[in-house]
Amino acid sequence: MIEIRNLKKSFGQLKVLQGMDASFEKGQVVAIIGPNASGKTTLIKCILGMVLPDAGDVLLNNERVNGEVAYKQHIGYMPQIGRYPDNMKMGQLFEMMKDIRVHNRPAVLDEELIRRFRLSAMYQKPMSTLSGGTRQKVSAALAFLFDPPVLILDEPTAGLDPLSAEILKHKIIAAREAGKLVLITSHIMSEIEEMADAILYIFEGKVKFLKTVTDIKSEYGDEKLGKAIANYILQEMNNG
Ligand SMILES: Nc1ncnc2c1ncn2[C@@H]1O[C@H](COP(=O)(O)OP(=O)(O)OP(=O)(O)O)[C@@H](O)[C@H]1O
Repeated sequence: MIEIRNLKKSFGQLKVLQGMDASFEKGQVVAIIGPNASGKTTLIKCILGMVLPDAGDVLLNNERVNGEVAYKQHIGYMPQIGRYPDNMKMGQLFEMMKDIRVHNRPAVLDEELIRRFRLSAMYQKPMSTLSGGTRQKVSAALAFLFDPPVLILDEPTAGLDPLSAEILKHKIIAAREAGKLVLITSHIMSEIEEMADAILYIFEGKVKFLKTVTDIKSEYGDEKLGKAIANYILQEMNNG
């Protein structure tokens, strides 16, 4: 469904993506993991066309989408930190997003997260006055709003209270069941274990592996995903 081929991106002297290849099929939750500053968000932004790669291709359903605009309507994106116009009220933001989309193409709306997070009770609040967690809820609700076949969620549960995190995890699993492709980044192994079918591990600008959770556990000898990945990293350090 989504494929990246030989993706490269530098910021000045800093080589962040150094030739990455991977492909992701629908009906999967894939967790992108790696150390801080290893390039997870940069990879996501290249897939979204928000960062232009220096080399390589991004393909959606076998078609190159580098730099195009139209394919973005197939992807719901939840950024790590959502930035919204300060003076706009939350209700206005949702209405504006719906207007833009419906104007372009009739859309199926999925307002489940607006309901479950009880966001409409806060529609009169200016975006600048919202708490960090509430902002996250708005970002999540917007990502799912147009029922896209692909969701890209950058640390989706960071800053959410436990109940809200459960609601979002449930939504992510339901999206997978509905045949969508979900790419998430997270540093919380227990959470990845609950949701992910496969792990893309990136390190120093390269894809170290893209494997199913089941294979990782059996290959790296632990029932717990976090320990299995730690075993892999230690093994690599000893080999290197
Ligand atoms: N626009 C930019 N200009 C310059 N450097 C950038 C830019 N965007 C990212 N970087 C750098 O690229 C590297 C990778 O950043 P990125 O945000 O992709 O990491 P990450 O793996 O998502 O990190 P984290 O786990 O901390 O969220 C970092 O060193 C970052 O400072």
